[in-house]
Amino acid sequence: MGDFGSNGSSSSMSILMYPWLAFGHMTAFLHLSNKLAEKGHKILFLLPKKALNQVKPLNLYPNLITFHTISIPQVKGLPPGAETNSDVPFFLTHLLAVAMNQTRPEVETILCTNKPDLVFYDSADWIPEIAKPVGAKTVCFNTVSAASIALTLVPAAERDIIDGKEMLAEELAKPPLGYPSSKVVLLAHEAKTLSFVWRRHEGIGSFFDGKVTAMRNCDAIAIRTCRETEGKFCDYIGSQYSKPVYLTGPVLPVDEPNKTSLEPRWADWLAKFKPGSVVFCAFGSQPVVDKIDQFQELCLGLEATGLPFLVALKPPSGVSTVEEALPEGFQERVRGRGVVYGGWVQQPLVLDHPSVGCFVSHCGFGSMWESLMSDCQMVLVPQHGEQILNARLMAEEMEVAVEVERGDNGWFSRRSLEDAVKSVMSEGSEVGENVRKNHEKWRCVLSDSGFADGYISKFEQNLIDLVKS
Ligand SMILES: C[C@@H]1O[C@@H](OC[C@H]2O[C@@H](Oc3cc4c(O)cc(O)cc4[o+]c3-c3ccc(O)c(O)c3)[C@H](O)[C@@H](O)[C@@H]2O)[C@H](O)[C@H](O)[C@H]1O
Ligand SMILES: O=c1ccn([C@@H]2O[C@H](COP(=O)(O)OP(=O)(O)O[C@H]3OC[C@@H](O)[C@H](O)[C@H]3O)[C@@H](O)[C@H]2O)c(=O)[nH]1
Repeated sequence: MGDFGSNGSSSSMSILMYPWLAFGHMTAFLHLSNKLAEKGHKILFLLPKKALNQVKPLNLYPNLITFHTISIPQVKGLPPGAETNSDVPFFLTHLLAVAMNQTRPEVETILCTNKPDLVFYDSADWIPEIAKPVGAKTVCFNTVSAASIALTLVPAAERDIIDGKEMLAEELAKPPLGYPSSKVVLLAHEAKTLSFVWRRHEGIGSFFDGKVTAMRNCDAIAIRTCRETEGKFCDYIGSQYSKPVYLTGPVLPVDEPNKTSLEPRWADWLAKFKPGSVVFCAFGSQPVVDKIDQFQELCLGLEATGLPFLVALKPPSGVSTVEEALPEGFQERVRGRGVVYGGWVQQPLVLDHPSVGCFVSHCGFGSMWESLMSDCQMVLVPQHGEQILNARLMAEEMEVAVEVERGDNGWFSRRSLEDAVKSVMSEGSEVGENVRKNHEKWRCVLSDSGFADGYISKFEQNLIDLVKS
């Protein structure tokens, strides 16, 4: 099998990874790279320059995982210097996809020079066209839930779009024929967040076209999930594409004896509070809460719980710092028990801190796995289609979390957030006890020493067979 140089093992594979330019995706690809490097495989990881410093500390095998930075071209309409989804407002994401497409010549050169056995990608749907000539097999590795792919990104979900005409919410909410769940679905007002899936953009077509092409043309589809939580969705995707679907399992870093520790400023601050009493709130790596009013409802809802809280959120649209967006008098009222921080915190380590007892999450798929592995109570405030589906999976199917209630306009109130947090944190709450019990059962299954390893070993074997085929 191929090799980037020589790592001395004849059965080791050389793998090139090129994830979508978003931290949630890059992090998931890197966790998987660590698992494969642990088995002796060599990885060349492509990423934008700006992402390197943030992602580098997660590399547990620097001798086997090499980063290669890619220049992300400036595309008209994108903020100057934008390289990742964190730099781009949600409604401009398609332009970042255009920029990623323009990296094709550079990636082609890297492929020709390195001739890997395998290429992993998710968004760059042209990878199979440039990988085949160098003899590499391709794996479309999906870091989002199988449910969200099954609902919108399978051939049966194709829609006849009349150019320029937006689909009605009722139309968007209809699951494709054969979709295997009646619980993991969207209400009409929630389905409006899916309109981007079929909307056409000049030069790149629609999100749907890109994802279906990516999954049609690869040699195998892979998903960061497990049969125990999403088996029926994986089977449906496999039948829609008539090709193997490999599952990696949760792919989370295990506790390393010398892993980095939580920044002292947070460790010290959290240590002031009783075990299990602090509410931690984070909404992933991308700008999420767009509206200043919703940002303020969130702050006021946490204030109203009376509990200590740590919020790590990007500022909403229209302001450049979180401080500017805080409600009047908020900082004075919560001083000593509540912090709203606009930067990056080490989420897995915060969740692991003994004082933290509740996680208010947007339910990105990475956060979903991290929260399932933690012993925190979970309150879900999903913002977009995929996160709403993940939330349904957690709240309705697995019954491990409580989702915040929203009005018909899709907005949540400070009261609904306060109620949701209290329902899981108040002693003697029936809802709280039920989700705690179910969460504990799932945590035991997922954190069993053989569980994740079993998935990775099977996944590795799938890859070896694919390369040999
Ligand atoms: C092209 C522009 O993309 C839009 O970006 C949205 C975000 O997409 C995330 O990925 C998915 C989202 C959803 C979803 O919201 C609902 C669904 O039913 C399915 C998905 O699937 C995916 C997805 C699936 C498979 C895969 O391999 C992926 O890489 C993604 C993504 O995580 C996030 O980074 C994007 O910001 C944007 O709204 C814009 O308007 C579109 O034009
Ligand atoms: O302050 C922060 C914020 C986020 N994070 C980490 O960043 C990652 C965020 O990933 P999530 O998947 O939860 O959320 P994102 O919104 O960033 O990701 C997006 O792309 C990847 C998909 O799987 C998600 O479903 C989608 O929402 C998590 O691993 C989280 O631990 C931090 O470590 N600190």
